[in-house]
Amino acid sequence: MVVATPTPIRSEKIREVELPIIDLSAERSEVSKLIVKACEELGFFKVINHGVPEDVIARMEEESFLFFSKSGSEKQRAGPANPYGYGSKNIGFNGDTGEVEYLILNTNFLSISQRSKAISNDPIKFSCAVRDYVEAVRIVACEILELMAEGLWVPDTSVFSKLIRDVDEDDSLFRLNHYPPLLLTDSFQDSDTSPSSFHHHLHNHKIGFGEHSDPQILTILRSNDVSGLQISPQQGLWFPVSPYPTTAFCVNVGDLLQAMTNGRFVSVKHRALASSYKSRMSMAYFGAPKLHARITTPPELVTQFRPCLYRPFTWAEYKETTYSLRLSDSRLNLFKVQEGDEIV
Ligand SMILES: C=C1C[C@]23C[C@@]1(O)CC[C@H]2[C@@]12CC[C@H](O)[C@@](C)(C(=O)O1)[C@H]2[C@@H]3C(=O)O
Ligand SMILES: O=C(O)CCC(=O)C(=O)O
Ligand SMILES: [Fe+2]
Repeated sequence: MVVATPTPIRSEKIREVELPIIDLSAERSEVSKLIVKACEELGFFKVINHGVPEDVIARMEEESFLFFSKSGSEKQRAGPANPYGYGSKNIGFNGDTGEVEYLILNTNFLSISQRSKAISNDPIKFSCAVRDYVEAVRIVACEILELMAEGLWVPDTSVFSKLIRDVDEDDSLFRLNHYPPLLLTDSFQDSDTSPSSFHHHLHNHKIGFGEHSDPQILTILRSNDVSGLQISPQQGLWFPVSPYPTTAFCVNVGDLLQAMTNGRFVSVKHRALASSYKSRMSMAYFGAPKLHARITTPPELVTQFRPCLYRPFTWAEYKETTYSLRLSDSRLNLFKVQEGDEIV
């Protein structure tokens, strides 16, 4: 049976909030403090002066636009998203749906170039755009992970970044999302517009990508100038995230980073709404370690007053659990230390 969203929509509160905008070119110790604060409070922040060249972003945005402009049957040539490929309206394997179409790629260059033949009319141009974008964004992700370790006073400052440094070994993902304007979709035309309805409440918006947390270490998201992203630091409370400044990347803590920081950083649930007026496009890099990497908490983050919250596990184990569950499920709870567990 497909169950609807877990929070009754009518009890939701929508409140404006500005995510911290962190200038990565500012003084290092200040930057690391601001990042730690943002990760503890909201799990989300934006970065500017990140060093990713504009043309690298523009080339990737153009490829994304070209892909989503194709006909349905052409897009389907990219293969079903299991887990890499093209998907439309269905998210994952367990009955989640939304007003979104997407393309999920592995970040390994060989895998991208093999797939690009089925994705683009100019496969070399497409695969080079993805390679250059992913490479540049991965460097930013590593830099942010090092700043986080510094801000947390962990002596091995590469403790998090080393997990995603090797592009050929890790299990990182790259995802392109497109939320088409709802007036163009059948589902919007025949939607229930009664005052009490879910659609009325969302004011010409529908769920594009439902409530979830990102299972990996860190996500680096880029979108066009159309709003839609919302974050939920507390159940039932939603903060819309402005798409401005469009030069910024939006960064968020994933479940693995919450575990590795012993719960100091929060992997916050978020969702994206599709609007009736304009297409939202987003591109997300999800930094993940290699499958057999062991996820543990550095000893400096475990104290008598902050005992170890999560048992050690591998990314393969966590990923398997993730894919067996629904989009909105809180999977990290299943990895909490139980009374009597011995941590080695
Ligand atoms: C319903 C699902 C889709 C998802 C895998 C899952 O079983 C639960 C997590 C979902 C998510 C969210 C973040 C990323 O977009 C994603 C690629 C991921 O790693 O976990 C998606 C998965 C997906 O769309 O396949
Ligand atoms: O499109 C967005 O803004 C959010 C996408 C997202 O959360 C995801 O791809 O995991
Ligand atoms: Fe997400």
